[in-house]
Amino acid sequence: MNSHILSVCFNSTIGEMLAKVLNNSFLDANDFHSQSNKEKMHQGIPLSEEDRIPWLESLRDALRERLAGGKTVVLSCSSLQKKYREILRSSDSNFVSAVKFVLPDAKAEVLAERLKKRAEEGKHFMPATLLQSQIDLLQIDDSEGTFKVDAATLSPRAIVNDIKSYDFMINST
Ligand SMILES: Nc1ncnc2c1ncn2[C@@H]1O[C@H](COP(=O)(O)OP(=O)(O)OP(=O)(O)O)[C@@H](O)[C@H]1O
Ligand SMILES: O=C(O)[C@H](O)[C@@H](O)[C@H](O)[C@H](O)CO
Repeated sequence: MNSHILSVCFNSTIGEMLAKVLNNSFLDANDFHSQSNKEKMHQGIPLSEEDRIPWLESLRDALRERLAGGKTVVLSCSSLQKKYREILRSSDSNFVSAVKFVLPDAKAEVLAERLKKRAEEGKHFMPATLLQSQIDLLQIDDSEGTFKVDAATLSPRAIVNDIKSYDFMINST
């Protein structure tokens, strides 16, 4: 089995469920944020590039360690920009194929509704007001081969099944 990293942009619900189904370990990028990053987001201030880079580098190191140990990992991480994804990709010393990205895709209104509900339940440090700044940064480059899955209408279970049946899963297990 080739070890690989699956980075599920934008969604820890899906990432956690996928990791369970695949019997892999799961990392939530939010757990790697510094306290000051979390406080900043909690106050509704978008992170800057300077805030993000050390966070992404710590994720890269965590992925590298697991890859070196032959482990397959599911990571949920916003990884909004291609240059951020490149940092995660660099966890693979061959810099080519170990890190795969999945984008659970949904319109801003759908995401806003979900985040509003989540914020009302007090379950997360990030307020729904930051969503637009995240969407503004989101960069999808078709040449990267990111797997998009419909996250607007499908249930988390159906999304996980879709990801599982995708080609790169078949090739990498
Ligand atoms: N496919 C789905 N259908 C319905 N609700 C969903 C779906 N996926 C996620 N949700 C709900 O949307 C909310 C946001 O999801 P989640 O916390 O997984 O997002 P996230 O992208 O990891 O957020 P963040 O990056 O801010 O931590 C949660 O309340 C979750 O239950
Ligand atoms: O890059 C960023 O702006 C942040 O790190 C966010 O993406 C958070 O990790 C997450 O989405 C919070 O819930």
